Amino acid sequence: MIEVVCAIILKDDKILITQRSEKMKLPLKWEFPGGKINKGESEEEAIIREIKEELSIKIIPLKKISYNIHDYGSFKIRLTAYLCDYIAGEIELLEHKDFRLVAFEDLNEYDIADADIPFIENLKTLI
Ligand SMILES: Nc1nc2c([nH]c(=O)n2[C@H]2C[C@H](O)[C@@H](COP(=O)(O)OP(=O)(O)OP(=O)(O)O)O2)c(=O)[nH]1
Repeated sequence: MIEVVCAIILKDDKILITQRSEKMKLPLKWEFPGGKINKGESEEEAIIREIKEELSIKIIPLKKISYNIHDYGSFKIRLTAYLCDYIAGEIELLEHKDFRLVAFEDLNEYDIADADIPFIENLKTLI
């Protein structure tokens, strides 16, 4: 099972979502940015590092939301989401195809990765 952390980043009351590129697994799916946890890293360290590497911005994890275990068939992930605050920097797309800042009620217009869907229900009570 792959251990993955993702960041639900709030900026100006909007939520940051990123679109996976054609070359990545789950091509063109929208997701909460993040990635695999390295050996010896805490979840918080992994999320701060991944967001800096992928988007060149500084964030701070505020609260662990929950985790979902999802089986995509060819691989299985344990995806843990953190609610995060945007601290500094301009978003640069270093790995993803695109990004959007969307209002909670508009998230359903995007083709979001299956493993992320349960978080969206959870978010209603958090923001
Ligand atoms: N970062 C991120 N990954 C997600 C989310 N939902 C979801 O199913 N995933 C999957 C996609 C990837 O297979 C894996 C995360 O690994 P990653 O973000 O490091 O992806 P990657 O491109 O390095 O993976 P790979 O193709 O190199 O194996 O978890 C999500 O919200 N954020």
